[in-house]
Amino acid sequence: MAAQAQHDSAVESVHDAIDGASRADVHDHAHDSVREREIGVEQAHLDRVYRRLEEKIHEAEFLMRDAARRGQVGTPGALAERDAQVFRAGVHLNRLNNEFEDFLFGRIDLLRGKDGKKGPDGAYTAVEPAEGAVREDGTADIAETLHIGRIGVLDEDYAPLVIDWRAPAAAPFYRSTPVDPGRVVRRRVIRSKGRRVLGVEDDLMRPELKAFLDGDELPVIGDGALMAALGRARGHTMRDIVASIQAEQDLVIRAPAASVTYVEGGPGTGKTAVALHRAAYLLYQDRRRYAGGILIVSPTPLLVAYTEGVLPSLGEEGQVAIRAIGSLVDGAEATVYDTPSVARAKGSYRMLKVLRKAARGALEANEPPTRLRVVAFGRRLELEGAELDRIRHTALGGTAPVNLLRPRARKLLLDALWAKSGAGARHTDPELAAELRSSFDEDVTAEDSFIAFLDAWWPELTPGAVLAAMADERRLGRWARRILNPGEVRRVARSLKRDGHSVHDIALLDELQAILGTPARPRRKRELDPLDQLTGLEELMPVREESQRERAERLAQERTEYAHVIVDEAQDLTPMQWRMVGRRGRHATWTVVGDPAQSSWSDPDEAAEARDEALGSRPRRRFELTVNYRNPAEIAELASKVLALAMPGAKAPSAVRSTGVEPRFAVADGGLGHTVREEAARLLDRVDGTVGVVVAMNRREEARRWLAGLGDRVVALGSLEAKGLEYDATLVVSPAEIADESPAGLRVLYVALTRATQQLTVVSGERDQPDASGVPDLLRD
Ligand SMILES: Nc1ncnc2c1ncn2[C@@H]1O[C@H](COP(=O)(O)OP(=O)(O)OP(=O)(O)O)[C@@H](O)[C@H]1O
Repeated sequence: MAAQAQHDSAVESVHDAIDGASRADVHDHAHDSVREREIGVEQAHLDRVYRRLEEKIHEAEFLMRDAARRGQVGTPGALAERDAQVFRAGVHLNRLNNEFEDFLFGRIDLLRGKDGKKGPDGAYTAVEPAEGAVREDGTADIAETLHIGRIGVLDEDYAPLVIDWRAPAAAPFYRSTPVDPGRVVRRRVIRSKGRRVLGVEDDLMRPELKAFLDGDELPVIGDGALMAALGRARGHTMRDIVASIQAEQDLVIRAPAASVTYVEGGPGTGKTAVALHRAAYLLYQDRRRYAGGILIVSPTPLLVAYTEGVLPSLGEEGQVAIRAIGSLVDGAEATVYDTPSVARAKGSYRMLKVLRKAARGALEANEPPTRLRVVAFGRRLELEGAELDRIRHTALGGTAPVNLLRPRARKLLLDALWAKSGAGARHTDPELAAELRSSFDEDVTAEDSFIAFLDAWWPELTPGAVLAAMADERRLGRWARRILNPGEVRRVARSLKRDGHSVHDIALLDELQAILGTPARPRRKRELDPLDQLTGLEELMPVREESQRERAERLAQERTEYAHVIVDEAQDLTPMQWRMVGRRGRHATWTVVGDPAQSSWSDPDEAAEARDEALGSRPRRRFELTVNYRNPAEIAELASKVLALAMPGAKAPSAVRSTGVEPRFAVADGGLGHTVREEAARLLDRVDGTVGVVVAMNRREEARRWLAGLGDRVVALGSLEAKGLEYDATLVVSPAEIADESPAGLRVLYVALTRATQQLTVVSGERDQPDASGVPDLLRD
């Protein structure tokens, strides 16, 4: 009930915002000159901001030159402060010149607040208007105007010229709605390019008020920014949404980072966008804490590429790693997809047992030697078959990772040889016996035959080698007895024979790394530091601590754990993938976003169990996003028919806009390829941006050939690759084929049908049993 109420109110507030803007539109007709004037007002402000930044840059440059001239004077603190200032100014200039087209993007005009306190960003902190801020006759004065941008800029008196979008004072820009406006009277989105303001769009939060700014009535321009943003054509990369983040999204972005922030929402509700903006917000809010790094786990390399530009556009890059689930393990990159049945076996918890057996079994995979012969103390000593097996068995009785058990095995071999030599029995003096034993060990271990034996009998295993050993069906059958059925063994073994790793193999490699362990390597000798020699420090401090910089570099290279982990499309992670991701955030806080209705994993209960294990007992804060910003109502309605089949009872998010264009149905009478090409060309004519053609996974190559020569605005995708992406128009090819691909096929089809921002065409083949209007069986009422 509560969730329903929350949902209704979020939809209402978006619609109210839209209505408010259209009401504002009435004022706006034939007021082009007002628009021009308002653009001029914002241009003047932007000019001031740039002038201020230039001043800061000059200051910084002066400081830099000055510092160079004077050499190392001043206290270390002052020098550090100077460096920091030079650095900050440089970063700002660089960003302004190179990256931010719309550096300044928002403005709010506020009523007088309840108290007069100013926050650290120079703005008043009150959220609610003071009593009497609105006069009895319904008029009011604007008491404060704040400009919002990608970074904050203060004027020479420390008054805010631009507030960073992540600062608390900027929150009303996102949170205010006509239902709950707080102090905000007008919210303005400013569109600019370089140093030029191109346009403004206003939303009126208190349309009932007659508000004055410096004695003049507050003008309101345009149709509202959200609709303008949603209607724009899509390119090959996602844009940030800083200028139009909605209230329910803002709550997630700014949620305190304690423990786990858990977000569910249907297609197009902005989960990916929110996840990215949250990363930027967390860094802004506590940069020191997140110096440990933020990891964003994305389902596919395509989605990584699509979203990669968003964080730099928000001014963040270095601390955030966006990685596809198939490239989380360094040095391994998944290039192929497994068939659904193989993926299902590899992703399931059952695989854990198989891997544990395989890791131990792989020690013997390459026909290890069956006899150890050494000469020690002038005698020939031998260990054979049963003795060696017993030693291996005892060594493997330990719980440590297999590679770390090697020293134990080595010790057991030496014990056995020592016993055989009978030398221990000849000396009763324990000190003498110990000495003798140690020289015995030295003798034996220096022998080439012993070293060669140990390497062959207990080789140091790599995850890749174990996985390769599992490609042998007979062997895998042994290791997977009573865990996988014979059909699964055959298919998994066959899949491992192929070149290149699959997406699901990556989680197995990571698990194997944990099972095998990495033996300690002797530390590389540090190169001598001339300064140490000069001062003789080397002698005083034989074990030199790493410098802070060295440590930072080493951690960056070795980083496998993060301070915050964000999982996008979390519904798709298999249990084995949850284990892999969990290992990277053992001490982290988490943001997990997903939609169960879009899950391509066949056993959601098993995945939920694995997720809970990865997240541990950390408390969770749950959020729900309820408004679909991507699909027009016409497409959302068609998709909801599949949702009803895929997850009966699940509620689809409400679409915020409609285009009046109904989905189109085409039947492939003259060959699938021909119809797909024709329909794709038709869509290319109708939209300015991208067209995505979604086919069943095994038709990907074929579809690429069908579309050859149509240009780079159109792309062919397998159903699983469409995750998270969006296109101006989508062509879904044979819903039945996609639905029949796997046990989760209907949910995958739901994903395919929800990718379009403007137009959707569905092409049916025979299997789809289209009716007279071409509507396939699965999409009929
Ligand atoms: N507040 C907003 N202002 C403007 N555009 C928005 C807003 N919220 C979301 N969008 C846009 O809506 C589209 C869908 O967003 P996003 O891909 O983040 O949704 P999602 O919930 O991850 O979808 P899916 O589950 O289907 O992958 C994107 O183009 C995004 O930019």
